Amino acid sequence: MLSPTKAALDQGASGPDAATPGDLPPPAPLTSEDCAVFLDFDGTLVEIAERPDAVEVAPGLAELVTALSTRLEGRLAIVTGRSIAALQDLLGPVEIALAGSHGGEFRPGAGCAVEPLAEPIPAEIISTLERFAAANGGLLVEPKPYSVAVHYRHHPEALEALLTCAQGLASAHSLALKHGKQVIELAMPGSDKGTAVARFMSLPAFAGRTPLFLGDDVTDEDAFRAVRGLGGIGVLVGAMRPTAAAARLPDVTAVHAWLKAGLNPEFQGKTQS
Ligand SMILES: O=P(O)(O)OC[C@H]1O[C@H](O[C@H]2O[C@H](CO)[C@@H](O)[C@H](O)[C@H]2O)[C@H](O)[C@@H](O)[C@@H]1O
Repeated sequence: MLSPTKAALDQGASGPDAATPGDLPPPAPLTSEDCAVFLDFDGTLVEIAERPDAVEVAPGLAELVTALSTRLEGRLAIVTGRSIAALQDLLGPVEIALAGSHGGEFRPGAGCAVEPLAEPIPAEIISTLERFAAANGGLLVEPKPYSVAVHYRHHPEALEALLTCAQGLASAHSLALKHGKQVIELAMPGSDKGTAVARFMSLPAFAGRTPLFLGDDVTDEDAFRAVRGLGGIGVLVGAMRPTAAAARLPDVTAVHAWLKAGLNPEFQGKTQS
């Protein structure tokens, strides 16, 4: 039975605006009886890389999340800012629940069709950002069905102008602006990782369980707040910062170890990371 401590929940309740964040305890060991698990991808299941297509997926990762999903009777989902297609290009065609494009696309479970939860991003937004990128040193533009990302990791000098451009587009087209790790994203309004988690938790397979969300980026804070509101806990992956999470794991390696421990004894020793 998963039992986050009251102290952990109280610490998480200080929220992302806490002046003195302190630190957070690790999450309780994962057991199958009571919980539902939501996993961010970049920075949580795989290390951050120089480019979106340069991430290294650990051997056995797809099998690990699939086995854990089976153990949890389907109550496990990857909730990513990437498109579902891009995620599956990297991870393989995993048969689990998925949400992509920051909640803009949703697959309720293995074998289900992907449901759009947002309107497609207008083509003119993408072409405006592509023109901006070309005129500012060749920033990397990553179009997705319901959002578009502009990566400035290799052109930090362009950030200020990029923000001005993106804020203008966001305000003119009523888009949500997200500032993740070395990336500015514009997304169709109404969907984020928090709404994706809430939608999963309304499904019969998930309802009434204790949700845990593991994520590293500020774009995961919507999900941390959502799980807290549902009596669950967010797990911040990486260095401590102001957050709505109630527990913390230091890095991707620790996430893999925590997931594998949740499969004991069936899976121990069968994956590498
Ligand atoms: O929600 P996530 O699964 O964490 O996805 C968030 C964004 O991740 C990707 O960008 C990030 O990872 C890249 C590869 O490590 C890195 O180069 C980039 O700087 C990061 O921002 C992805 O490309 C985006 O589409 C996702 O929204």
